[in-house]
Amino acid sequence: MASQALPKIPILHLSDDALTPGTAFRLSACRDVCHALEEYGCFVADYGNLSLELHNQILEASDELFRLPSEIKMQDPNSTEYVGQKPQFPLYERLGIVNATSWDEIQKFTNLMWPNGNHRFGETAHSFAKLVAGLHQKVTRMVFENYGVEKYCDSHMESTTYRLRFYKYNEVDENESKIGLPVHTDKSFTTILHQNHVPGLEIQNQDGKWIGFEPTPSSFLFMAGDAFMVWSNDRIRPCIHRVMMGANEVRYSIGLATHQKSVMRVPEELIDEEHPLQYKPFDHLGFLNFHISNDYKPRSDSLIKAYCGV
Ligand SMILES: O=C(O)CCC(=O)C(=O)O
Ligand SMILES: [Fe+2]
Repeated sequence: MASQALPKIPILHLSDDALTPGTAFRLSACRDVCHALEEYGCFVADYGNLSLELHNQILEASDELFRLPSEIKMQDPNSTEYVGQKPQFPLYERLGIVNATSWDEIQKFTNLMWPNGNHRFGETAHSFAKLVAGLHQKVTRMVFENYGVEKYCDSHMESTTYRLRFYKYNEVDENESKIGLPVHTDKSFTTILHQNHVPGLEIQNQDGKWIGFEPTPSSFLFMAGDAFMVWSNDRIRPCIHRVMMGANEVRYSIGLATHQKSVMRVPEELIDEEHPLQYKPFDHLGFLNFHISNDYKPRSDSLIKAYCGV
């Protein structure tokens, strides 16, 4: 009897040494990146530029952060994006640093959490944010190249902001709900996730099947958010995902989400008969506020159309 292969998230090898400009390997990697984003809204980036040392350090930093007393973690949710103890998903806790590629912003966050300072945390968070921002830039450039619109890439990068987010999911006991985070798409342009060994993150393919992300110390899940769909005029689909906790262990995940500061337009090269213009000029930060004023509806396919659809 023919065995049916289980669906898998595409895995792409994106270490620096493999992607020399102009090589056939790079060209095919650019196509693979776009194909995965069009089909799945995501792919697994195997990225050897992340050392095992930094992988361990960022997980230790996460553990140290979430061990802080609740009153410290909860003190300024507007600036730290703190979310926790939500009745709908009680296992989940999050803290974030807006503009995390800036050392000043990292220091501000670190000093808020540790008034006596914590240089090691700051150094680790900054190194990790810069490394993952590099991965974002590399992949975004590959997508722009593949669609023949690389001339817009530099201005896109100049308008990009980076939020570093730390997530913790408590272990489940038998009586608890296993939902770590309900089904949603991200409101970002891209989100890149890296995590410890505890599984739980799942993405939905176009057949509606759930596929688990299998973490390793050098792998990242690169996901398109709603804003990438807008920019690509519906070529790229935002990744539908959720977190389901099954293991009796704590799951730590660290994400870098990108947003655009300036108003974003669909490149004219991406508008044709097959792809008529779907979106008006898009104010990303305005969309985040619109999302908040709509009670954080988790699936925003229709929300984004309501916000900026033509
Ligand atoms: O836990 C994760 O890895 C993903 C978290 C997530 O999807 C989110 O906060 O939007
Ligand atoms: Fe998400």
